[in-house]
Amino acid sequence: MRLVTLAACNLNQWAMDFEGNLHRILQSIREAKEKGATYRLGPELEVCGYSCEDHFYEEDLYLHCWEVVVEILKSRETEGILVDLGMPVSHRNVRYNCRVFILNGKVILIRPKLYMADDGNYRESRWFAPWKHHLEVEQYYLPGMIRQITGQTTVPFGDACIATLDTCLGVETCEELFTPNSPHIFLGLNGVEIITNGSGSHHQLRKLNTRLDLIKSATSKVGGVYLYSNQRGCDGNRMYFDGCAMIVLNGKLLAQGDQFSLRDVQVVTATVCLEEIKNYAGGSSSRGIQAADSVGVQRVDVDFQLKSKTLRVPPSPEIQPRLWIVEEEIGYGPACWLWDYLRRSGASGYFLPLSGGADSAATAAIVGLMCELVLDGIRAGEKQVLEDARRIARRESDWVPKDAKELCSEIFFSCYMGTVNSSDTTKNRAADVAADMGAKHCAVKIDDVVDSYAKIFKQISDKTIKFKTQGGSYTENIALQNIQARSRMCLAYYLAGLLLWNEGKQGYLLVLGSANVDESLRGYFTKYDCSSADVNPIGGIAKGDLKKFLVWAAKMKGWGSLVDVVEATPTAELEPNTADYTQSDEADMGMSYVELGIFGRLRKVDRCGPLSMFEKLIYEWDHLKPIEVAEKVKRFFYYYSINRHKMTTLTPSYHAEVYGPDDNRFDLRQFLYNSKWTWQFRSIDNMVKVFEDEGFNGKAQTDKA
Ligand SMILES: Nc1ncnc2c1ncn2[C@@H]1O[C@H](COP(=O)(O)OP(=O)(O)OC[C@H]2O[C@@H]([n+]3cccc(C(=O)O)c3)[C@H](O)[C@@H]2O)[C@@H](O)[C@H]1O
Ligand SMILES: Nc1ncnc2c1ncn2[C@@H]1O[C@H](COP(=O)(O)OP(=O)(O)OP(=O)(O)O)[C@@H](O)[C@H]1O
Ligand SMILES: NC(=O)CC[C@H](N)C(=O)O
Repeated sequence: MRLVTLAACNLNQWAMDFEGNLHRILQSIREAKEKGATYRLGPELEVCGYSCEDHFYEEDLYLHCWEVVVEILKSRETEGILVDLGMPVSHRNVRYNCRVFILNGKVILIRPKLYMADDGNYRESRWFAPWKHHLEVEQYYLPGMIRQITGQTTVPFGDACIATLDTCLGVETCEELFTPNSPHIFLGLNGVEIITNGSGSHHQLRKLNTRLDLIKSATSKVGGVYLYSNQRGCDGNRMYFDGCAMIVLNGKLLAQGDQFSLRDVQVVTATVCLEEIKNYAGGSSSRGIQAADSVGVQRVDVDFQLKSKTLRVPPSPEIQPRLWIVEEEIGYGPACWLWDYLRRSGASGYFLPLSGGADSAATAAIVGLMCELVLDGIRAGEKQVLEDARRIARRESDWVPKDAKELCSEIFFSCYMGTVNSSDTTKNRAADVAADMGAKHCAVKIDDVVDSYAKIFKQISDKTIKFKTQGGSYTENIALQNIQARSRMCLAYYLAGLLLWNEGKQGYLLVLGSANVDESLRGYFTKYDCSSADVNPIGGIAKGDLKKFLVWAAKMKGWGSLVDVVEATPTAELEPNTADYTQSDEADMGMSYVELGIFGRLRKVDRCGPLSMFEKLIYEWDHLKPIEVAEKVKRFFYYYSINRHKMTTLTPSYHAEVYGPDDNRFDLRQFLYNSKWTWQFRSIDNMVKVFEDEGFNGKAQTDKA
């Protein structure tokens, strides 16, 4: 019986932080060895951090990566363990995204990535070339600093696997798992028994299921062990890498790391019996037919066995995966991201303009969850988490917060900024939400600031600006609303700079924004109002999902104030109420949040232009006539296009969803449109005529006829 213990890691690496990254890599190797592992897999590009982006153009980066390898080799931590590092390597002046294998103080193989990730947020081909020589290997000339330590001159570089004395191990890097013709297929058919995947994969709602399904299906088809390692945390950008290292054997999950956690280093291990792989793979005769016909994969032989020295550690049993519901993903992903952002930014807390509405309440709840996670970390003995909490809160070196609320009161500040148009209902709701989280809250009136603008305008005009309800024009009405919203933004930064000073503390607060996907897409917000902030945890999440999150948080965390928030009609409270008029978001927008969510998905996920959006909706919205569907689609595209410019200045926000409108990275589209869409809208009009001529009057009406 040959048992092997294998380790996969979640590391909270930080792009360009070579010092911290080295420290975490060494810690993970030590932990893997302590757990009896003879192989340790790290995340993609872990040495420099995944999101170095255009730093990958810099030769310095490649130098520093090798310097980190020197330190790893010098540490002698690689004795008795095969270390699989993620690192960029320049070979013959071509940059590759590689796995670097180190064993007993020697570099034994460098394996470049074959298929780059370029969809959505990814741009790997901008910096790296894919390795084009399928199953071929060249010699890589090691840098002098490595030669001096290892005595080696060259090392195999290319599409090869590693043959130990007892098994064979091959590589598939992140995106390669997602491609139709994944390497695990030819590797598995070629007798490779252990497939390793070091990833840099960011969180997106419901994505873990996809990863798990792909890995399970890979190993249930070809057999073998699949190790998945991933980066975790905010490594300096809008994405949260969600860890969740996994080890799967023959389609069965044996180990799973945390998806949402503040631990910097997590090593999961599983012990597998090599005979089980042989039995499984060899037992399938149809696999055997294909395997007998497969092309050989190059092997790099190493005089080392992965087999455990002891039989006392039993094979790992199958476990059930921990999959989170969407509401939890919405809460915990951004909460972890906010913590990393805070501890890495040098700021001493967050400031939130809290309106009593759903969006800012959801943002407050996410900060509340962040504080709970910090407390969990402290209670679990995570030294780094406690050290960070003390530093951020600027507290004494022996301070330990007794609960999440105490921590919150040190690092989370909120303010309700009322005008004559605000109500006591929203003011009280905001105070209740802050109290539930434990935030330090205040309420102020900002009418003096708003009125001063009207006074200044008097210096250049005799005209009095009036709201619509007072007989004013659209232009006056918008101007009067926008100045309230924009004054709040200035005040937010003013308070974020002063509130700690007021407490006798040093430092500054980061301003949180809370505009959601839907209002961004429709442009239903004031440019440079409180949607302009330092960071926004909910900018990638739709209103409907946020409401579900609030309901979940109210129930699971006992934050009762959130129930009132969800039940309230969304309103900006920027116009005066009259006997027959109360401002409401959906009336203002000319569409409902539900409709907006549908438009958003069709535009981004289903890649619909105006015509195909109309053609899809005409059958889905069968309660409407073709002309009514056409009007709704046209209205959406009109508002989307006149407001697209607002996306260019959107606050950096957590990437969460496939329908994100983030112009800076995820949704690359122009921001100056012909908002008349003449050609496209004419095509819609023509289709309306076709439907009408056929007597199609909305399915419901047509069926009745
Ligand atoms: N093509 C273009 N490229 C670049 N910039 C462009 C531009 N067109 C206009 N602009 C600029 O944008 C400005 C217009 O944008 P902006 O100032 O935001 O004003 P605008 O979009 O006209 O009005 C704000 C909208 O948000 C609504 N609102 C206000 C406050 C709160 C809420 C809520 O969410 O509850 C909603 C309000 O009812 C209104 O529909 C122009 O004055 C100009 O400066
Ligand atoms: N009275 C207020 N006091 C404090 N902040 C406010 C107030 N009104 C608006 N804000 C801030 O401005 C942001 C945008 O305002 P807007 O009226 O567009 O609200 P919203 O996007 O519907 O969000 P919410 O659901 O939080 O009200 C809010 O999320 C909030 O951060
Ligand atoms: N770094 C990668 O190759 C990541 C791409 C992959 N599709 C993912 O999101 O997990």
